[in-house]
Amino acid sequence: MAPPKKLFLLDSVIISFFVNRYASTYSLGGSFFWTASALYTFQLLVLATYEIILYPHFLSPLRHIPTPPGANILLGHFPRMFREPTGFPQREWIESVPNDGLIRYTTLWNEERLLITSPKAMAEVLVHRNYDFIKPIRFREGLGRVLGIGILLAEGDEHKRQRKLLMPAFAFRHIKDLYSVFWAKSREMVVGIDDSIKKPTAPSEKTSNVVEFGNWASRATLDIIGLAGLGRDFHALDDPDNELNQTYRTIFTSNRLARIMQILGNFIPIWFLRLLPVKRNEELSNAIKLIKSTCWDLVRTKRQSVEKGERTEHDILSVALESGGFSDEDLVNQLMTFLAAGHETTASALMWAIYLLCTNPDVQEKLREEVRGALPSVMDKDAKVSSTDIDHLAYLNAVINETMRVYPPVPLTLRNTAQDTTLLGQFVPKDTIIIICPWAVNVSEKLWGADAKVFDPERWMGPGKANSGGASSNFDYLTFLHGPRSCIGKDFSKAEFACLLAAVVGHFEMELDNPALKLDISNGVTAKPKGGLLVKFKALEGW
Ligand code: HEM
Repeated sequence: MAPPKKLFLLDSVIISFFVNRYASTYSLGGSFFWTASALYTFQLLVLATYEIILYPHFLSPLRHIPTPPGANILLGHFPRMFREPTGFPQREWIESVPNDGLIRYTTLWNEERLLITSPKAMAEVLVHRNYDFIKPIRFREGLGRVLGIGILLAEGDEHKRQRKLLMPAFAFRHIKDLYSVFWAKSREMVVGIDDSIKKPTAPSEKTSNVVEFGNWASRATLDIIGLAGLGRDFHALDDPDNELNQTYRTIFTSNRLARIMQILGNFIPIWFLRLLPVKRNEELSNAIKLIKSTCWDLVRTKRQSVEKGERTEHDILSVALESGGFSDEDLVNQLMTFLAAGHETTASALMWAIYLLCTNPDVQEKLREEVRGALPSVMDKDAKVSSTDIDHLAYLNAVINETMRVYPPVPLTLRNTAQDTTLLGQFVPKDTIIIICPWAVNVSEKLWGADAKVFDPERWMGPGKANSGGASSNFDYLTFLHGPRSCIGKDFSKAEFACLLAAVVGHFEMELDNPALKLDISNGVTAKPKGGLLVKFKALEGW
């Protein structure tokens, strides 16, 4: 382990003091300051040479693990990772670098990363020894401000405690009662899109049937997590400029400056970065203020109604509050987590589904037939849709599983080794960053066969395939991860996704506004079409 830089400063000061006092001929220009500075700089240079050149190239115990070609001698594979969307290089390496479950690559200044590629390695990290592989501290410091320090960032026994208290809110017996909310909001979204393509929004505007679908998806999922998760309707679907929705879009849309700040965070203390007078810092601190005050308001209102003895609902907030295990501040943090984790992820899944249906019109047609044949029209205000109605739609479920296989909304996540450990028998030192990459594993040809990258919902059809897609292990599909830290909202999100998609595809025929446009993918925490998704909508009669 490298000595702390503070120690260098201290020994430079002490040595310089004695040199100036007792051996001044060796002092730089007779100055205490210059002697100390030179000593400090020299030690930093030695350290940098060790960390950037000697250790990764000649000493690291990980150096013999298969490594992709093309690394820069100082910057490792970083230039490629900076150019391409998150998960893209890993998606290529998992095929091109022969490996037995581990691939090593390096990022800026040759810092090592270990990409896990085999089900056995995934089982070790995610299930058998999951608390040995913790979330990196940078995650907590960076994302914690927006996501809240709640269940997503808790570790060890504290994580177990929080998960146990929150699980009842996500039990299927409870989720099944939320389908009516999911369907009502799906209806609201379809009616809203229908109105927007019929009526121009301003007198000067021509009617257009081209809609930026990402904004609708985001507003619908925000309303759903608000109503079904936290007991409040944010009415984002009523208002394209809804402040909370815009706030989350700002946070989760990564621009060049945001990426540069993210990278700088690897070298410069985060507290210092936050002081820089750049627009991104201002945007983030305004966003966090609004999100926090919304969450405080939700907690206070709910606490008051509990104290008045009013009947509480079974939304996540009520369950968490009634558990008695969280202070108001903890609850605010949990709400921040649920709002962020449960909103943009499902919205991005829905965007990908619409993109894939536009580029695969035969799948769109087949799905529409199934939906129209089994569900009441989304335009029928009084129609009820139950969990059984939705869960019995085999093709709908195949389409959503396949969409999230090919384009998992969370492309990549990180762990950090809490102590020296082993992985597949390989020694891995403390503080090594482990990369779990659904974007790569979900379409690995080794795991899924030669057609792994092809979008084909049929692979989820047929006996025994509805839950596996024909894959031989659970760990071939990492969209929600697995084990004690898997997504707690998986059933919630799959149910809302199914309702939203069924309602849209049942009512509209869709095609891309510009099919020739090359798909660009945003480089944020969630992967989605960059700049939104422009789709031509045509309302179809009869449903
Ligand atoms: C398609 C939609 C979704 C996807 C793809 C998704 C994916 C994920 C992934 C990959 C993780 C693990 C992150 C990590 O540990 O590094 C996670 C965790 C989590 N998700 Fe989701 N998620 C989705 C929807 C939701 C929803 C709707 C909610 C809430 C209602 C939610 C709440 C959470 C929470 C609280 C965690 C942390 C669990 C823990 O650490 O115990 N997610 N999600």
